[in-house]
Amino acid sequence: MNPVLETRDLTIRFGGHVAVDRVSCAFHAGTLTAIVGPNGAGKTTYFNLISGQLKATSGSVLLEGEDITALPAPLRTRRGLGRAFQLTQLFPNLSVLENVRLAVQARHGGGLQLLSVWLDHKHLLDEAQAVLEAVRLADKADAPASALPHGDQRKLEVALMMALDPKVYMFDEPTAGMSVDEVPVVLDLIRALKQRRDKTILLVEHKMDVVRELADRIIVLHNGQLLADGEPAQVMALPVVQSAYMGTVAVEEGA
Ligand SMILES: Nc1ncnc2c1ncn2[C@@H]1O[C@H](COP(=O)(O)OP(=O)(O)OP(=O)(O)O)[C@@H](O)[C@H]1O
Repeated sequence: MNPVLETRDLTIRFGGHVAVDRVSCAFHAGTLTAIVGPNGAGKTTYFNLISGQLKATSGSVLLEGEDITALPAPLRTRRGLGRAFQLTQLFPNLSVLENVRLAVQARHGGGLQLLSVWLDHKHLLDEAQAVLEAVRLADKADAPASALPHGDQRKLEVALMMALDPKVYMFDEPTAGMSVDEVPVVLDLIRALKQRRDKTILLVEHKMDVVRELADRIIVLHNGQLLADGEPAQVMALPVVQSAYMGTVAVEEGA
């Protein structure tokens, strides 16, 4: 089976610091890959390179076999690369429902314009409402997006990604900052996405219990390099991974 997403020797340098260093990795549909590693390992930077928020120094990103390295982030989104929106990308004064409705509209090819012939289309609103129910935000549908507390903002990010229904879902610590009762909602959604078997899911996550439960595969980044890649039990058992992940023992060069 051809990979949905692939990075080849993907590299970014900030001045003298190589934050992502020749990372080659292929991701397949129906698989949830957790990306782990100590703080500063390059996980978020790797995500930013895949989604187009950062421009690679060298190497490439391929989506369904096509080189998308030169494409800006919005065009990557349009091709099916889903990265959680940041709130700065939303319409903060619009309601939660309207924001999700715009994402649904974008998926249907309407673009992200506010004024559109689709504006009153009931089925877009119904779809948006269904997504909000899935993330348990239906009761906040009419609130301005900017007025949501932190946990709800994170849920809205997930809602927007679901509304776009991309081929590749990229979750960067999706439950960070959530209260204990909010976390299961998001984990249930990721579990449901996994069960669909047609999505390629990438998850950056520090909580190892979450990784163990959800991941089909773990890749470990350390100092920007791919340190390990494989089945969760095997990867987690590697001494070099334990030391790197716990950050307690220096990893030897070339380990
Ligand atoms: N825009 C930037 N300019 C300079 N250095 C950067 C930039 N973005 C990231 N870095 C550096 O790249 C390295 C990797 O950072 P990154 O945030 O990707 O790590 P991470 O694995 O996601 O860490 P964490 O688990 O703490 O979120 C760090 O040393 C960071 O300081």
